Amino acid sequence: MLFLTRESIQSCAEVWKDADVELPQFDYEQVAENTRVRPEWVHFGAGNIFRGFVANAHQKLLELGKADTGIIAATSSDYELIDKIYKPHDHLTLLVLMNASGEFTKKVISSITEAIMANKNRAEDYCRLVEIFENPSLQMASFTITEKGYTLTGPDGMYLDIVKKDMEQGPEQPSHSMSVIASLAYRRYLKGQYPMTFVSMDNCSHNGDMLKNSVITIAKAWAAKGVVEQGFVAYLEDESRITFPLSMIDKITPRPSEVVRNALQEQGIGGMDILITSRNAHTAPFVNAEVSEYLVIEDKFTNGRPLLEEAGIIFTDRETVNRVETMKVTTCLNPLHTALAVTGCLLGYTQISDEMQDQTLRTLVERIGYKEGLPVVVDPIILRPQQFLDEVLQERLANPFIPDTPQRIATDTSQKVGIRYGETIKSYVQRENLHPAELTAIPLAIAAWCRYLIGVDDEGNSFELSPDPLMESLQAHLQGVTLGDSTSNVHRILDNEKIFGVPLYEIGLGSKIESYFYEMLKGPGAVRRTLEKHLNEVLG
Ligand SMILES: NC(=O)c1ccc[n+]([C@@H]2O[C@H](COP(=O)([O-])OP(=O)(O)OC[C@H]3O[C@@H](n4cnc5c(N)ncnc54)[C@H](O)[C@@H]3O)[C@@H](O)[C@H]2O)c1
Ligand SMILES: O=P(O)(O)OC[C@@H](O)[C@@H](O)[C@H](O)[C@H](O)CO
Repeated sequence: MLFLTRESIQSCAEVWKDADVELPQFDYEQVAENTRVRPEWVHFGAGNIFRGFVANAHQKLLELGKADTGIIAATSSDYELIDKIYKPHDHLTLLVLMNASGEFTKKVISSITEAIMANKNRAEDYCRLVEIFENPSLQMASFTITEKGYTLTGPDGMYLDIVKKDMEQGPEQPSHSMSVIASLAYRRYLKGQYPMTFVSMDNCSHNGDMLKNSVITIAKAWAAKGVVEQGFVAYLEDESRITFPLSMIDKITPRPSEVVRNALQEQGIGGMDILITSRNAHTAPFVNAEVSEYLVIEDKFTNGRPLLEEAGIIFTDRETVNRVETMKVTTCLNPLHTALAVTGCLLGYTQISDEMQDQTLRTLVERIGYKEGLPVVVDPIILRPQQFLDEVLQERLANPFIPDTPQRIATDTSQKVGIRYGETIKSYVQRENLHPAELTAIPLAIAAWCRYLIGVDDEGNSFELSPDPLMESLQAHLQGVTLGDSTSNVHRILDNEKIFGVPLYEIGLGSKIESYFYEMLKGPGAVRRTLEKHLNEVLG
């Protein structure tokens, strides 16, 4: 049985090839040494999308001879990911791509040369990270740390306790990921005010701006306390030295699946067990993903950048990235995903492609995409919205070989509903020819999320909710609510503009969503009946 290590891919190269695994084609030892001396790229959030997409793109450059340093993977929150997955496999990943005919393409990703805990309690790792940030060679830090990784405030708009503590304690003891970044940037500032670029690759609207705001907020708090030099904030705001480009990343990268693990085992590749860490990361020595992928980045780098265009990554101007990102995150993919996530959990689904066989759910997401989203999308030209949406609905979501689950996508929904629906709703408020009252599918999806929060499915059985940083406060508003109830504090959730990005009641949507919610609460089967009834009404 093969076990993924550097020694194995060298000494058993032919056996790996016989198992149809593509092996890396570059001088790893030289690249690792170059990276040690001359680090250029650190990535925070060493999870599945990073390993399955970003690290693969960089490997293509290494193989083309267009890059000669690797990526340093860092995580501030999950020791187990590094200790139990990265280290035993020498930072290698087995990438498994599934096409629509069910064939696997397997490839070993070897472009990650170091894996570091970005945490002061891991002194040796942290020293290395500081050394990297103090090195003039560093070009960029990129991020896939999930939407909540950037958030400094809670639902009440007040700073989280961890953030307050970080602001109080200064750059020496950072805990929140944004304070860790601010602290590392301060070391770079002190060492020589060297330029570099911070690239968020998370699914947040205007992700670069969000990262910039959070890091600068921390820096300003430290400057106000006098614990950092005054010039530090100016350094972060000086676009000739530090930039925070926007980006849009797209590749459906599900949690590792047992079906894939078993298939690998049958093909003679062992040691591929799936680990769910105590921080709820679902991880394995392999990453399973779809074939389609798009990464579009605002070309605004101050200290050089890898030639990722050679690996299919698109670099363009800010406005174009903004349009592509708005198209994907707020209209053509992620809103559909969130709707399938919450309705899927309520209707007992465990695979997204199965939901696409359900006529009601298919109609729901087609309506969100084609009828409610498309009219407000500004065409980015480099990717055409109609074509993109067709591919999402007809090929990507429907691909039965992509083991994606509504339960994965339902994670952290409170952090995402504002971005995924709020932006479209805003457009309906702002445009003269549109009115929020015309929306049906988006309000149904929001009502389904509120109904989901009760933790009882459409048959009346309780189910496990996916983790969400606001779960406790959200559920407090629905405490004791059971099927058949016609009153609750659901309006307190819907009234929270921090969650939805829009004042739902003021614009006339709050009551509509509330009424859908109570219809869905009427009893067993009511979720499906409510969806069918209102979707049939709009279909005429
Ligand atoms: N998986 C996908 O299909 C996909 C596609 C496009 C974009 N993305 C973006 O990438 C993000 C990560 O997706 P993934 O599939 O890699 O998830 P993952 O769970 O495999 O990895 C997430 C990483 O983020 C870190 N993290 C989690 N919470 C954090 C916090 N509060 N602060 C700092 N780090 C934190 C974890 O330690 C882990 O390394 C998504 O939230 C999304 O914004 C994912
Ligand atoms: O990763 P999240 O939590 O922002 O959202 C879950 C999915 O919608 C997302 O991961 C998609 O798979 C991805 O955005 C496709 O590119």
